[in-house]
Amino acid sequence: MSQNNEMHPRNPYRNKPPDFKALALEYPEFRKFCHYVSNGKVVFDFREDAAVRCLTKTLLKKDFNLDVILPTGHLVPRVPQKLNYCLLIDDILQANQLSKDVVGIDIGTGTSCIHALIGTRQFDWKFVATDGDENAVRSAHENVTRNNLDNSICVVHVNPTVKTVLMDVMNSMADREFTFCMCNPPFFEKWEKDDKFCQEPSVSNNTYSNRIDSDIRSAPHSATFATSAELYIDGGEISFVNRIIDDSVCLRDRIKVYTTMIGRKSSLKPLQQRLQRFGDDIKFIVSPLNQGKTKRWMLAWTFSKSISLTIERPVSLKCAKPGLMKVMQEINRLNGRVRQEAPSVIVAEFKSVTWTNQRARRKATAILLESSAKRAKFNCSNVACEAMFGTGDGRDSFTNAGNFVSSEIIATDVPNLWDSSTQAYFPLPYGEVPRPIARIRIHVDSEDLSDTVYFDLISGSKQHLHQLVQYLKNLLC
Ligand SMILES: C[S@@+](CC[C@H](N)C(=O)[O-])C[C@H]1O[C@@H](n2cnc3c(N)ncnc32)[C@H](O)[C@@H]1O
Repeated sequence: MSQNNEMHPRNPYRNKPPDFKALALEYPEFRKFCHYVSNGKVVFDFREDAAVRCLTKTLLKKDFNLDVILPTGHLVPRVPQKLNYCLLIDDILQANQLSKDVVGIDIGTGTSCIHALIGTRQFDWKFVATDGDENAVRSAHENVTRNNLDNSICVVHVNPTVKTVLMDVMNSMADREFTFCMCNPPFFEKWEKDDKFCQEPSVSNNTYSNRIDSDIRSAPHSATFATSAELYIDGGEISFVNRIIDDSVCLRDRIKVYTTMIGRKSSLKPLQQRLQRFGDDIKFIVSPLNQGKTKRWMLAWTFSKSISLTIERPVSLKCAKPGLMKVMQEINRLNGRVRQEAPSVIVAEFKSVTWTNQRARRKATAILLESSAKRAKFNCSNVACEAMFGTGDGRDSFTNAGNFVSSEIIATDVPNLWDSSTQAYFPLPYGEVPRPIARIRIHVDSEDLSDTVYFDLISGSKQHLHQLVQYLKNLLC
């Protein structure tokens, strides 16, 4: 099942796959891989390696003004997923006021140098990009130079046979501190690579593809060609990430936020258990990185006590246009007060929670509206109520000397059981005005066919916010 609606909220490819027809019209090279079918639609064959390669090059050109070479026989990065990863890192940096003068390390940058190129173009980050493969370093360097990014990205060859991943490059820059590191490690163990991939001698002796003949496996939905260094490492991704964790224990705050992509769900548990062993010294988080039919994860950790890795995302709903207007109408119905802050931003304030227990409220209203003859059977009900009037000198207690205004005792049908209705004042400290129970900033992002409305809690309880959005979803979506 496609997971495009689970992409990062700021990812422009979220719910908006590339328009193949428009790309075919604009880019003649891309057009070669498109076929028109009878209904006028354009069909693109993801099972053809050259087509996937051309799609990535075209998207990088169109959406990031990047002109890249992607040598045949090497891994082709998927642009929406790479942008997702960068956006998750950007979330952490923004939340911790670390977005200025950002310098990152891209471990295993590959022939494309994709993370560093997107990070530089989109977020103005600077990079040291490393790789253990000389061909990858050469090609990555070429991509940096042809986009005039030599002042922002430095590509470094590292020795892939040493046990550490970060130490050599960090030792060679002993006076430098880095904002973050990122990595897309080789996923497989050697035996898994042999199981899942076959050699493609027509390309090179070191090229493998997932076009493997098998009775038990269905044909891949997208072609993957890659070299052995891109595909596997002794011990698979768990061992590679464990090497980064080991390095991080030595380097600690020299890199503020350590991150890596994880390709397999089964790797998450052992890696988290490893990080857990360091107790309070390390904070870590796992965030999903979903794109298309592929599920990946980002594992991030830090030694810094002042850095928070938890990202609060605005809660959102998608509805027909005009989304903001519809939400405003419902808020008015819920007795909320709305103030316009900008053309597509409002702030809503609620003095009480009116969106919960809607069914019970409707039932109670219906009972009240019924004729009194019918209502008679409901006129005596038992309501449990616990009221805390504070502690201290007794003046605010439930007595005539306290601050309650009236108290009514109502007899019930049950002997020795009374209902009590009490009205009381809770005075505020001098000069303080009553605060709304919830204040929410609401803004709308307009798309072609629908609107996405985002809800950001300014003050109040998160639970109330989620209940309100669920209530609005039930009505509007
Ligand atoms: C899965 S590929 C990722 C390429 C690119 N970053 C991407 O996401 O498309 C893994 C890369 O890690 C490189 N690599 C393997 N061992 C390494 C090491 N010890 N240090 C740096 N890079 C290494 C490989 O040469 C390969 O280019």
